[in-house]
Amino acid sequence: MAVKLGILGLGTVGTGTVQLLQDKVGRHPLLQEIDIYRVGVRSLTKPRAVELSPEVITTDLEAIVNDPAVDIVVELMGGLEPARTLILTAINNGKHVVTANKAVISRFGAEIFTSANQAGVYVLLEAAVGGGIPVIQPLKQSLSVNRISAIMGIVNGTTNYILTRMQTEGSEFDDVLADAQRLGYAEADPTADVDGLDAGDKIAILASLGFDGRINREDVYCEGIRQVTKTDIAYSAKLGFVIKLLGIAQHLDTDNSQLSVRVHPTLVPQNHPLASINGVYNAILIEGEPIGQVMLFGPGAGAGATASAVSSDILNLVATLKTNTAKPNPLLACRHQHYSQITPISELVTRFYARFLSKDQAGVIGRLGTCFGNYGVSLESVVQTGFQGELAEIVVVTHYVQEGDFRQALAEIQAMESIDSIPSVLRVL
Ligand SMILES: NC(=O)C1=CN([C@@H]2O[C@H](COP(=O)(O)OP(=O)(O)OC[C@H]3O[C@@H](n4cnc5c(N)ncnc54)[C@H](OP(=O)(O)O)[C@@H]3O)[C@@H](O)[C@H]2O)C=CC1
Ligand SMILES: N[C@@H](CC=O)C(=O)O
Ligand code: NA
Repeated sequence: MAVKLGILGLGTVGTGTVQLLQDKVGRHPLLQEIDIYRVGVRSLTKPRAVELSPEVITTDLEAIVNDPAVDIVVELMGGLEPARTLILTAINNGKHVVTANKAVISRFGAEIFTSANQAGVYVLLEAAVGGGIPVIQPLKQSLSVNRISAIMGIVNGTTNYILTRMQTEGSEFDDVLADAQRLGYAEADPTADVDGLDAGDKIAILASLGFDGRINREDVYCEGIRQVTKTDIAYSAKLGFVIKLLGIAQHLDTDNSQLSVRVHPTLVPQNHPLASINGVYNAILIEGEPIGQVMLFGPGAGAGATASAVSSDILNLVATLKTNTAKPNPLLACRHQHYSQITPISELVTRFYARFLSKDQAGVIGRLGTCFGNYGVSLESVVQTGFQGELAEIVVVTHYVQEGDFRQALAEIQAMESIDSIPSVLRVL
């Protein structure tokens, strides 16, 4: 008998998934075993790019998750509510769940996975991170025997698309964002992309898988790309860097007691593997023992790419249902219950790039250097290249320093009479 899907949402990802599942020729034969039984939407009158018979489409999403005939609920609607409640209801009704919703998983994962384990069902989420890139399954399965020390990557397609076009075309932020929305990359509310929150959700999920503990989403430091300007992109290029929004989860010490999980725009050396990942592409660099470095690369957003990830999870569940094993598969289920302790951003040790606008007075660079020195901040390079009107522009790159010390020095510098402003402060990989 065919496995019946109840799909919640028929937007960018929902439409891509239905198209893929309907177009079976040349794909895995298990697709023949799938029946798109119900699809839940908000509006019945909206034009759709897929053909579904009228009895399949409904606005009653609760009826889908409560329908005994539905085997797998595929949540592709986004947002926190009613997505969370519908997922929990489906689980409590004994249905497996596939979701692309990183926002709901990163915030309510503990509740959702605990319920799923109790109900003996799976919640699979390959599409939630890296769009079409297989990264959840590799972390749960193929790489799971490694001791992971770092996961870092470009995990938001919208911001990478924006930064790439700002860099290559000198385009304005707002124009490029509109294009990313038109192409279906951005979230319904693109502030989640631009302010680093979407990447924060994703790195929280990856950290939880790689470092084997739940992550409190509130502990993940998130900074977006609004403050990144064409000027900083140009200075970075001169200094040998490109600016990327990175999600980073890493042990900060050798005894693995300190875990940092964060998102921020980062100056990445031009010869680093992540520096050449452009446009909507995402890449995730995983470091583990004994494997060393693995980089997973591919399209991070968009209908077809994300549908590939969603459909692979559906196929995994169809195979599970068809083999009818009574015991849960520990490589598919969530297996940890404790929360990881996250180190505050003030304790991070990193390099910084900072741009200052100063009155063109003698000795300003010396006073900057002295103030930094008082807080143990040593400078790798200092450049005074340009002027903005009457103000001289000074750019510094520091050696490794504890963030808290660097911020104290900045506060003191900000108060100097000769300093007009500090328009940008960015971390350097
Ligand atoms: N877009 C992408 O590239 C990617 C998206 N994702 C994730 O996939 C999920 C879906 O994203 P996307 O397809 O872009 O979103 P869209 O906004 O394009 O689609 C959302 C769909 O859900 C339906 N919907 C939303 N809220 C409700 C509600 N309260 N009741 C009934 N139906 C509802 C909408 O119905 P209607 O059509 O009637 O308005 C629409 O069909 C999100 O969690 C997103 O983060 C993950 C990876 C990539
Ligand atoms: N808005 C997200 C979509 C995929 O998760 C992105 O731009 O990466
Ligand atoms: Na993925």
